[in-house]
Amino acid sequence: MSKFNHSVKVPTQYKVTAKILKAALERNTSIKTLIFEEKHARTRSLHVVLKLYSENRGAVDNAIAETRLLKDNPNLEGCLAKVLVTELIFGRKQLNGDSKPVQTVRSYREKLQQAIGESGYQKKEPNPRYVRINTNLFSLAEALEYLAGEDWRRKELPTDTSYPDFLVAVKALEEDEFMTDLHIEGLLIFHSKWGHYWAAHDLVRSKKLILQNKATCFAAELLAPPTGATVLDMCAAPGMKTLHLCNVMQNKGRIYAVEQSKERYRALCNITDEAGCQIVTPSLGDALQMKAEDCPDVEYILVDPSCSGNGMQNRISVCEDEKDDHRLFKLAGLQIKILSHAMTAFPNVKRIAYCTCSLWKEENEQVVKRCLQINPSYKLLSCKKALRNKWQNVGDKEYANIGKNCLYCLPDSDLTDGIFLALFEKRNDGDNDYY
Ligand SMILES: C[S@@+](CC[C@H](N)C(=O)[O-])C[C@H]1O[C@@H](n2cnc3c(N)ncnc32)[C@H](O)[C@@H]1O
Repeated sequence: MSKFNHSVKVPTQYKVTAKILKAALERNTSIKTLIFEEKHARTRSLHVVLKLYSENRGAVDNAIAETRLLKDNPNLEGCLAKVLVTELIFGRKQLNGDSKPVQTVRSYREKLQQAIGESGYQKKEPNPRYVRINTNLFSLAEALEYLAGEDWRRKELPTDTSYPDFLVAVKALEEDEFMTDLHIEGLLIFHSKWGHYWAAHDLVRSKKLILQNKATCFAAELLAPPTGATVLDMCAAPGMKTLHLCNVMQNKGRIYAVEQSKERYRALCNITDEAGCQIVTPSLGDALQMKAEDCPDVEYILVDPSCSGNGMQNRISVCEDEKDDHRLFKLAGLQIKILSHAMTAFPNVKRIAYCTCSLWKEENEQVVKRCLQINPSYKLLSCKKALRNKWQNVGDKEYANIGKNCLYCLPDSDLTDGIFLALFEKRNDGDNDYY
């Protein structure tokens, strides 16, 4: 007689997680969309297990193969096995219930651990937690006083610290320490361990502190509109960079923030309102239809269009990030249209920042190259110089006069999300170094 009691059901949570994983693998659909559609499950725990699987995919798949878990148990469904092994080895380290699949995976615990140990697998240390001060509602002095009162220790570096030394110091942050960033004013850096702590913190809920990855702060930092300027944010929702622009401008001047998606527009209105932005005028519409008279005297423009997003570290990805040429071609077409519109439709523009959270050249250097060809009245400024040369990763040098001026943030070396940024300036008459 079988030692398993077949009447014991697999817990719904495991079944639903395996169903989502299967759909994501077979249909190459976004895990976040699939979780969002799953109305009846506890989505937080689905998210945790799938994120753990995406982070440890190589180790889980390898251990399943090495231990012959699926080969020797042909009735065990593959995606359910991946979910159970992830939970047992990398998650809660225990499994609920006594269903047959659960008992089978449990009985392989030692073999699975051994296979992972022998493969030399090392878990990648997550990047630090970045927390930005929303100066509309809270000052640096108030934040430092609060942190000192909570026994956080500030790790200070000499003012002439090089970028490599700064990165070494960030990697060595102790759990009770924090630092201020080398490039972005008002950005605090904590040990990765405090990700959930800050996500649930009252100061974050009240929008005095904003959870914003360092990489996404470069857009407002490098566009640098002065206090009192007029700015157009062409692809604004959910509004993280709009809010940062507002902080850079000390909440003085005017920001026109355009968003075409109704739902995301609502988020933009809520965030900018709750975060105390007094100078933001949100509008629902297509940035390509914006005319100069809709936003008079615009001098600075941010173009942060939809992109493939493969630089984002909080994405849950369960397949290789395969390049989808057709999708990239379509995205790049829209990106060129929006950036070109920014360059032609607004006569008083001085500077434009273009950014994506993609690491594909098709959405980055190639878009910049095409827009400069179409709009020779603009030139690139060097992002690295704007950061006092305290930066390493720039664009591809194969794109002459373009690559070296653009900036990349790369997750492994800069300890941030992956982004690309290019900064354009309107040429003065007589300026003639064409690309
Ligand atoms: C990468 S997200 C912007 C993120 C935002 N800047 C932030 O920091 O929170 C791109 C946004 O652009 C919007 N979008 C795309 N094409 C647009 C268009 N033609 N006009 C207005 N918004 C557009 C998308 O709906 C999406 O919300």
